[in-house]
Amino acid sequence: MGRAKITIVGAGNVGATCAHWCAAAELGDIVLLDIPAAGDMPKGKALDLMQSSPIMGFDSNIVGATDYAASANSDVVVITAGIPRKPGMSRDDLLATNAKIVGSVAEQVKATSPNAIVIVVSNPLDAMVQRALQVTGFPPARVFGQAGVLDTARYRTFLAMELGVSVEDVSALLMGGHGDTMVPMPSCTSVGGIPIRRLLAEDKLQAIVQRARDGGAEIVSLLKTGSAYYAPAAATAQMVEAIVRDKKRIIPVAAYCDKEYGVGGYYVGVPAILGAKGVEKIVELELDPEERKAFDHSVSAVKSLVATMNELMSKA
Ligand SMILES: NC(=O)c1ccc[n+]([C@@H]2O[C@H](COP(=O)([O-])OP(=O)(O)OC[C@H]3O[C@@H](n4cnc5c(N)ncnc54)[C@H](O)[C@@H]3O)[C@@H](O)[C@H]2O)c1
Ligand SMILES: O=C(O)C[C@H](O)C(=O)O
Repeated sequence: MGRAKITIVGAGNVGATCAHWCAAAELGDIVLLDIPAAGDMPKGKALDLMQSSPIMGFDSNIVGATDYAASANSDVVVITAGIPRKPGMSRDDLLATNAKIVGSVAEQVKATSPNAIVIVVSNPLDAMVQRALQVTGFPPARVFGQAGVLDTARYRTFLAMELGVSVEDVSALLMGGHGDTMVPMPSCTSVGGIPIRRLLAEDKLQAIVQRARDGGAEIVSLLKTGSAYYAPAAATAQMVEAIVRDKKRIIPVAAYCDKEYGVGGYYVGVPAILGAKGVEKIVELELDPEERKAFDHSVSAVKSLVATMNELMSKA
């Protein structure tokens, strides 16, 4: 791909911060898009970001818009449109509102950027990616979601904090849906090449696993007005980079799994190779019985959420 055109739909906390990380890494030219009711806000954020470029030394053109004409023929579209949760809410409580929003965004993306690779970020993530797939009709390799890079980053951060080591040396994997049932994988976690269970007692490891699962809620309870955005936006920018630079990274992606892992046509977090074509391969691991049970439990939570969404959408 030459100089990539990246549209970020939703110029709120996650969207604007994602534009920031993408611009700073010179991943391409960026269109920051929001609804007409947002007025000049996307233009203001885009211009502000542009004015940081001489200081930070990046050459990305960033424009704000409320009209999809500006985003026509994007190579990558990131969907962050939708409401975030507040304390006391689960991500699933956002289903009815965000399914409508993501559906309407997906219609516009289909009409204006028919060849784009679409990364969905809006919550509840796994159902929202399914909605984007249903509405765009794009091949599943071009429609997927960001969750696992973030959840794994949280898990890696907590491990590095506990061990007092560099986060760069903590390598890990987390699978399953982006909900309370997500599955951190100690069997695929190592620090400087050393399996985690050789470094950390089981009770400490399990406490970190649980903190990673609750990582989103922990930030919500601290912020009080919305949910996390720095780490989610950085995670999304890493996925954009893998695509526009054709990096072939193996990272956890909310990818469409049919035969893979026996999921049967739903989005769920799995390790995948991400490159210029989108999800180029889903990596199938043999899961140990405990991980398999946790993964299956997580997949059933995704399935029942999608069933609720389909019912809601059929009545809309
Ligand atoms: N997958 C993840 O890991 C992850 C992480 C963080 C947040 N999220 C989700 O991302 C979403 C956005 O979070 P946020 O903190 O940026 O919220 P926010 O309220 O700061 O921003 C959301 C933006 O979406 C815009 N919007 C609403 N409807 C739209 C439409 N139809 N078209 C275009 N834009 C529209 C709003 O005007 C607003 O500017 C939430 O659903 C949140 O739960 C997901
Ligand atoms: O927790 C949330 O609602 C936002 C996001 O999914 C997160 O994990 O930070």
